[in-house]
Amino acid sequence: MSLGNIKHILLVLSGKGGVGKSSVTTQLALSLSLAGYSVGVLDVDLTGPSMPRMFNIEDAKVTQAPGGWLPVTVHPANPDAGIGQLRCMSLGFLLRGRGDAVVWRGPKKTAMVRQFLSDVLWGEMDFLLIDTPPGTSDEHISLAETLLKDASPGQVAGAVVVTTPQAVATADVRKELNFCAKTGISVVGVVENMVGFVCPNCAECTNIFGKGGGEIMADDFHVRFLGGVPIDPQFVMLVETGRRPTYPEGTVINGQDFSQPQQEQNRQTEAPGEKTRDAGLLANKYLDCSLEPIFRKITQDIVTAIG
Ligand SMILES: Nc1ncnc2c1ncn2[C@@H]1O[C@H](COP(=O)(O)OP(=O)(O)OP(=O)(O)O)[C@@H](O)[C@H]1O
Ligand code: SF4
Repeated sequence: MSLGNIKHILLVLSGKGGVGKSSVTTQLALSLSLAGYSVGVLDVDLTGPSMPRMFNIEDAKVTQAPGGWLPVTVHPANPDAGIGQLRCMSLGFLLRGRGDAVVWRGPKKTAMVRQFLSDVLWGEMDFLLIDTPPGTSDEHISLAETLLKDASPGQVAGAVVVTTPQAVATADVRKELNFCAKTGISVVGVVENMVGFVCPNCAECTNIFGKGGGEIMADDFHVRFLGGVPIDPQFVMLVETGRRPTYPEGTVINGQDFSQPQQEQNRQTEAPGEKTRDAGLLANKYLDCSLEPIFRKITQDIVTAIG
């Protein structure tokens, strides 16, 4: 199994689409790599693979080596800066065009998930984050079956479950928690995304989708509440365009002034056969987002929780 040299495998789950599961996955991956860990992200959202777009590496190609696929390097390690390497594998890299649709029946999806788990040459890594589709579909069942059969004891650290605060989302996520209980996947904790919108003009916080649904659900299921993540419209721009957001003059969020002049962005470098990004480039952009301290704290709590 190609996962043999990975210390911790984490699944990122959500009961409902659009709650920010893929966004949370990218931010956790970046937080971990910026903390010095080597990280892989496996995107098994086969019908809507979003990782290539989120990491801004859509045109990267996966290389086929004799033993399997070489994942795409999002950024290499930079030991001097205390940054670990970040790599990614997604069906998106194997599709011809960004708009190509995958219309597959269950058995083909199951086979693809198994192949992703067995044929990607990750090498030695501290963390593998697996971004899953919403709900409890064929992909989840094959993931759970394969991981629980092939992984070594303790290797599957568990699931990070993402929800938004409102009841309609938490009702679906409760099904996800039941799925974890049935399949024997432990839950590392719940992240409540899109909790409140802090206006950059007046710092007034509006709870657009309500507040506390994720925390109540975590309590009901006796699982850890990892924290709430507010809505930051600039974060959408960061994810959509890969460009640093611009905040109005005097914007202070989480005690940090985000209206400072844009930091020098490092050059993007491309190596033959794979697209790599300067670790500093990604780090700079990431650190310019108001949600960074929140994701850093959530990441620290996850690392502590799984020991
Ligand atoms: N905290 C946030 N603040 C602002 N925008 C956010 C936040 N979280 C997510 N978004 C935005 O919401 C949209 C949906 O997020 P994302 O694609 O991560 O959801 P998802 O749960 O993975 O969706 P799906 O499962 O349907 O692929 C994206 O445009 C993303 O940039
Ligand atoms: S919260 Fe922000 S956007 Fe809303 S009225 Fe106040 S300043 Fe305007």
